[in-house]
Amino acid sequence: MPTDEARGKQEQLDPSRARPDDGPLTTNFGTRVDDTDNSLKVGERGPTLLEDFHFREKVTHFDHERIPERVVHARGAGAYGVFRPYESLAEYTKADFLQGPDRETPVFVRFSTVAGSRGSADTVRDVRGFATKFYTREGNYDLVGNNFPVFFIQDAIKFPDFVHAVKPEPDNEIPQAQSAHDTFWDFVSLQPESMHMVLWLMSDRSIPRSYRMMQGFGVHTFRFVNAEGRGTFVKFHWRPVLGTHSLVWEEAQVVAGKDPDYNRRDLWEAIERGDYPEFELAVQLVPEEDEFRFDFDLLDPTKIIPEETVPLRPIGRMVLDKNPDNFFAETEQVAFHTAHVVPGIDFTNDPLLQGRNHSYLDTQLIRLGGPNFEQLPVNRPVAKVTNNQRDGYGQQRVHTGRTSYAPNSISGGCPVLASPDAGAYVHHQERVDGVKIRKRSESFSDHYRQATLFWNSMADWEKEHIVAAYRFELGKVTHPEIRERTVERLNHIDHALATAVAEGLGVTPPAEPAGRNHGRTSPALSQANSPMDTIATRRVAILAADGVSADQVAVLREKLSGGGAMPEVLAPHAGEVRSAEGGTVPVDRAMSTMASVLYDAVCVPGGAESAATLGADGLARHYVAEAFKHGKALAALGEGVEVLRGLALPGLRLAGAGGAVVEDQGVVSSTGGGAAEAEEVVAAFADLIARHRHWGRDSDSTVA
Ligand code: HEM
Repeated sequence: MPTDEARGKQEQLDPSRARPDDGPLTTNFGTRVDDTDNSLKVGERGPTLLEDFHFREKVTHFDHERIPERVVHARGAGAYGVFRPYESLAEYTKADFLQGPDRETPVFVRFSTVAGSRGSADTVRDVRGFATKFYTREGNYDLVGNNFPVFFIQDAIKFPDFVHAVKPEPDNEIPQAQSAHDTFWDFVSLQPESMHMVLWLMSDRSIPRSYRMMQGFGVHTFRFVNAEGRGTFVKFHWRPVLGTHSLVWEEAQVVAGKDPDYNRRDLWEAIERGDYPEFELAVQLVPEEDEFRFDFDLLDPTKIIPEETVPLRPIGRMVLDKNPDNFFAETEQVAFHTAHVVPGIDFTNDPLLQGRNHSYLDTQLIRLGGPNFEQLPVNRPVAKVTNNQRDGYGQQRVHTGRTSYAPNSISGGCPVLASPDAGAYVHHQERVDGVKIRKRSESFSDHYRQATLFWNSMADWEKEHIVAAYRFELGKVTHPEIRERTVERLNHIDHALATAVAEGLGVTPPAEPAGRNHGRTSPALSQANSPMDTIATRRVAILAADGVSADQVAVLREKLSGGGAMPEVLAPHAGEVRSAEGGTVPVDRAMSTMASVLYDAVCVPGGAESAATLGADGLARHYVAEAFKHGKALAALGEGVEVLRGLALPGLRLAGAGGAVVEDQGVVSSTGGGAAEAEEVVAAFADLIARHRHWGRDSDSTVA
C-alpha cells in the first residue's frame, strides 16, 4: 500500500474538491438560490429579465464549459498510483526518486490513443500514449512515452505534416481515428523513415487488449547523470505484469461499436475492484563512451536498441491504485511535458526530443487557457514552488511581499539560488561545436534494417496479421500509385512481405527483393514471447439457460475466480435461471446486453434443457462461433458439448461419449457431467485462457 507521503499527493487535491451535496444550492459567489428551474419573467408567460443573474451566470458558465481537446492524444484515461525503485541507481543518476526502495513516489498516468477525437472509440488501430507524471520531492518528472519504442519521424519539424496526414482529411473530416486513408499512406510512403514505425502500427501492438496489458517506452535515448556529473545513455521501458496482449482486428472493430469505452472502462473497473494495474520500469543503460558502437544512431528515434544487444535492467515497479474523481479536472487538465525533468535526468540531441521540449508547453498554454495551469491540482508538484512568476489568467496564488525579481535586496535576495549540491538542476555539460545547418546526419539514413528485424522476429500468426492489416489499410486507399509506392517500400523490408501485401491488393508484386534480408531476429519483439502465465482479470462468459447444471456452474465460478478471472453467467434473460438440480442459478447479465468480443473466453456447461435452448438460440451460437473465430479459449461440459458440435466449427475435435477430456485448438471439452470431469476441464480451460489466444484455427484467415 502507498505510504502516507505518497498518498499526500492525492490528499493535496482535497481542499479543492467540491461536493454537490455539501449544503444548499448557491450562485458562484455564494448567494443561496430558491429556484433553478424557472427563469425570472414578466408574468408567467412573459419575456425573461436581464436582471436574472442566476439564469445568466448558470447559462454563461455552461456556454464556456468546453476547452480545446489535445491536438493529438485527445482521447485518454488516467489513474493515480505510486512508483517504488527496487534499489538505488546512484551509480548512474542522482535523481532522488531513484535512490532506493525507501523512496515511494506518487504518479499520475494517462493512457491515450493518438489520432482520434475525445469521443472516438478506444479500440482503433493506433499508437497508444503512456505518459507518467512522477511527483518527486525534487519537482515533477514526466516520462511522456508511447506503447511503441520508435516513432514515425526523425525530426520534430515534420510533426505537423505527420499529424495532418493521419488526422481525418480536411475537406470532409473523414475518417475518424483511422490511418486507413489516402493522406496517411501518401505521407508515409513518401517518408521511408516511417517504415519501421508503420510496421509496428500494422502489427497487433496497435490494438491492445487493455491498457493494463501493453508496454510503454520513453522512445528517445535520454541521459542519466550521477552526482559526479557522469552521464549514461538510457532508454526507458514499462513492462506490464499481466503480459503484452492484443485484440484481433475484426474483434477490435466490433468492440468499437459494442463498447467504445472498452479500454477506459477496463482500466477504471480494474482499479475499482482492487485489481491494481502494475508495470515494471526497466532501463537499457549505455555508457557515453559506447555512443558509436551501434549500427544505428542512438539519437535516431526510429531505432530501438535490441534487448539482446543491451539487456533490460528492471529498476522499479508502478502500481495504479486510484481512479481520478473527476475526469475533466484531472485526466483532461493534466499537462505532461518532456521538459519536466529533475536533477539526474537530462536530454540528448535527438532532434525529435528537442522539438518536443518546445511543443508541449506551447500547446498547453492555449489548451489550458494561458499560464498558471501548473497550479491545477493534478499538475501541482509536491515539491515547494518558489519563484518570481506572477499574475496571468487564472492566478490562484496570493503572492505576498514586494519583490518579484532577481536580484533583489529588499527581500534579502529571496528566493535564493540553490547550488547543485542543494538540489539545483544543472544541465549536463556536453561540449557541442558545429555550423548552423538544416541537414539530417548520414547516420540517420538507414530506414529499413530495423524494420526487417521486427518483421523477422514475428511469429507466423503475427506476420499473417501484419499482412492482413496492410491489405486492409491500403485497400481503403483510392490512389493506386500510393499502394504501389508502399509495396515498393515494403520490398526493402522483406520481399515475402511485399509480395503478400501486393497480392492482396491486386498490385503487381515486385519481381526481385530490393535488398538482402539480414536474417537477424530479436525475440523480445514478438508478443508470442510475452508472459502468458495468469488468468487474472480475464473475463469469462458462462452461457446458461433454464435447466443448466448448477454444480458445473459452481465449479467454473469457483475455480476461475480462484485464479483471479472474472466469470459471469450470461443467459437469454437477466435475473435467474432454473437449474437442472431443481434450484436456481443467478444470472449476471442478459446475453443481449453483452457480446463475446467483450470476453476473453466462453464456456458452455451442461444440463440437457439448457444446452438444447442455447443450441437453438442464434445469439448463444454467435457467442461461441465468434469466440472461436477470434482465437479465444472455449470449454464445454456435459450436454454443453452438443452446442459446440452443432456449430460444426471447422476442423475442431470435440469430446465423444464416455466423458474423456479432449483438448484441441484451444478448446477443451468433456461429455462427462461429474465433478471430476468438471475439475479437469476447468483446469485445462484456465491454462488455455492464460495463453491468451489460439492461432492456427481453420477460421483464422477471416479474423485478421
Ligand atoms: C517519441 C515521440 C512522441 C511520443 C512518445 C509522444 C507522446 C505523447 C503523449 C503520450 C501525449 C499525450 C499526453 C497526455 O496524455 O496528455 C502526447 C501529446 C502531445 N504530443 Fe507527443 N509524442 C511524441 C512526439 C511528439 C512530437 C514530435 C511533437 C511535436 C513536435 C509532439 C507534440 C505533442 C502535443 C502538442 C501533444 C498534446 C499535449 C497537450 O495538449 O497536453 N509529440 N505526446
